[in-house]
Amino acid sequence: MLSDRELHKLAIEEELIAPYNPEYCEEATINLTLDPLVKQYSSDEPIVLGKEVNDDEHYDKIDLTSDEFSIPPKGSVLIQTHEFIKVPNNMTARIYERFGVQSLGLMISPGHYMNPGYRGKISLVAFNTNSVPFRLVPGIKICQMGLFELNTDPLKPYEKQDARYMDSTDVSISKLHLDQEIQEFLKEKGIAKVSDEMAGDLGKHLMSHIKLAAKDLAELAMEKLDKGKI
Ligand SMILES: O=c1ccn([C@H]2C[C@H](O)[C@@H](COP(=O)(O)OP(=O)(O)OP(=O)(O)O)O2)c(=O)[nH]1
Repeated sequence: MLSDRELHKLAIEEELIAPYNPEYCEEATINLTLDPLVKQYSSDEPIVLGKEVNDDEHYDKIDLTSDEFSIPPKGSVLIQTHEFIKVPNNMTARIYERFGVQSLGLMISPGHYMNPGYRGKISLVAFNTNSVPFRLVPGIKICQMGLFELNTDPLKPYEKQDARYMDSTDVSISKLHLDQEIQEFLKEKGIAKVSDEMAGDLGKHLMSHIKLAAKDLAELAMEKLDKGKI
């Protein structure tokens, strides 16, 4: 994990973070602040894993600089950091909660992993674990970021993948439906979206996809074994 010394150097020389306030860099993390833009799931439609969601139909946008907004008890919203981050290709970043925020009952989705080479603001789920409303105030230091250097350079940094969240400045909503296997299913069925009725079929398709992939790999391994390559 990088120390404040290295984080500070990266911030100054490699534009790791913008805007950068050196006072927010401490020991081994940099504190990140709450952006005024928040998104709340406002549709009555039940969520189905793999089904597309979009800003217009499913989310309300809230601007904390003009709207007074509290997360309802046991409710959650999507938030983002005000800072734009550029994770170097040979590093990964992790977001940590701040005890001062967490102990008030606001859980910032823990265990975050920023792909090597990711650029953008960081979107997070904020969950109010309390039984009273939780008022959000923009600019508050909401979480902290640590950086880790990889042992070797990655074969495929984020920009070489589909990089669907790259350069995000808007709060990111799920783009899970873009997963290749789900897109293949849609193409096969000749439909544009997974519907509630289609969820069962999607599940069957994905399970058989897993079995086939495992069989292909096993055959490949056998072939290599025969040729003495293993
Ligand atoms: O809480 C998070 C987690 C990730 N990201 C950004 C940084 C990360 O590099 C990118 C992709 O994250 P992840 O790999 O977890 O998402 P995915 O759903 O697997 O998308 P992809 O297939 O693009 O990797 O989204 C966030 O903004 N917030």
